[in-house]
Amino acid sequence: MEQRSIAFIGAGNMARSIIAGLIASGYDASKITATAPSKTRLAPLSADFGIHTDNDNLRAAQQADVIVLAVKPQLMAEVCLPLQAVDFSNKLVISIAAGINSARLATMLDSQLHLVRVMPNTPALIGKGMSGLYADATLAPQDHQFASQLLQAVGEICWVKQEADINGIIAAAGSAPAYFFLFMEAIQQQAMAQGFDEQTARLLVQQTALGAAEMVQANPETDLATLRQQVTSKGGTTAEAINTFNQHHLTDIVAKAMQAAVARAQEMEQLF
Ligand SMILES: NC(=O)C1=CN([C@@H]2O[C@H](COP(=O)(O)OP(=O)(O)OC[C@H]3O[C@@H](n4cnc5c(N)ncnc54)[C@H](O)[C@@H]3O)[C@@H](O)[C@H]2O)C=CC1
Ligand SMILES: O=C(O)[C@@H]1CCC=N1
Repeated sequence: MEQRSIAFIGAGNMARSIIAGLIASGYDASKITATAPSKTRLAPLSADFGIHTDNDNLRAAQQADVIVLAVKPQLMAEVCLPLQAVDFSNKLVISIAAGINSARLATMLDSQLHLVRVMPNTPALIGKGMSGLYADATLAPQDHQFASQLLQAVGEICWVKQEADINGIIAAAGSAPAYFFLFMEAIQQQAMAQGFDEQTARLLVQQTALGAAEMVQANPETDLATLRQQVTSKGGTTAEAINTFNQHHLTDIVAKAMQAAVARAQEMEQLF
C-alpha cells in the first residue's frame, strides 16, 4: 500500500493494536510516529515496532501526511486545541474516537478537514480487526483508498453511508470483542466451578470460541441459526442449555446492551 507518513496522536490500546497490525502487514516503521505525554507508554512502542515516538503532538502532526486521532473522547478537545496551528489542507485526518462527530472535530481543530471517521476494534492487533469507516462526499478518492488500505492492513472493513451509522458499528464491532470476552469469562468460570483447573477451562473456552468463529467464516452460505441447530440434538444437552438462555431472554439482553452502547455514543456527542 501507499506509504504515507502517519502520526498517531495518543498511543494507547487501540493505537497500539493498529500499529502492530500495520507493522505485521509490512508497513514501513520509519513512516509511523506515535505520541503520548508519558515515556512509559511510548518506550514499548519504539522497542516492539521500531516506530518513532514523540511527546510533542504538534510537531508530530505537522510532519505527518496522515494524522490519526486516538486519544480518549473526553481529552479530544484539549488535545486538538494546540493542533489548530497545523495546516490541514494537504493532510488526511482519521479519528478513531467514539462519540465525536465530524462537525465537532472540525470545530475542535478549527479547520476544514479531509476527514475519515473510523471505528476499529482491538483484534486489529492480530490482523483480525473489524472497522467501520465514514467520510462525506468531499473526501478525495485517493484518501478514501488510503483509509481503506490502512484498515484492511489490520482486518476487514465496511464503509457506512451515514455518519450516525458509526454508532451502530461501535455497538456491533468496536465494543463487541468485550461482549465475547465476557461470555468466555462466564464459560471459563462455570467450567472451573464444575471442576476444571483454570488453564484447562481457558483452553476449553478459547478453542471452542475459535472453532465456532472459524466455522461461521468457513460457511458463508449457512446462516448462524443453522450452525446452532447442527449442534442442538433433539432432546439433548445443548437444547437444555439453549432453552435456559431463551428463558432468560439472552436475545433481549444483547439488544439492550447494544442499544445502551449506541445511546452512550450519542450522549458523548453532546458531552464532548
Ligand atoms: N479500546 C478500544 O477497543 C477502542 C477504542 N476506540 C477509541 O480509541 C480512542 C483511544 O482509546 P484507547 O486506546 O482504548 O484509550 P487509551 O487510554 O488506551 O489510550 C489513549 C492514549 O492517549 C494518550 N494521551 C493522553 N493524553 C494525551 C495527550 N495530551 N496527547 C497525546 N496522547 C495523549 C495516553 O497516554 C493513552 O496512551 C478512544 O477515543 C476510543 O473511543 C475505538 C474503537 C475501539
Ligand atoms: O468503550 C469505548 O468507548 C471504546 C469505543 C469502542 C470500544 N472501546
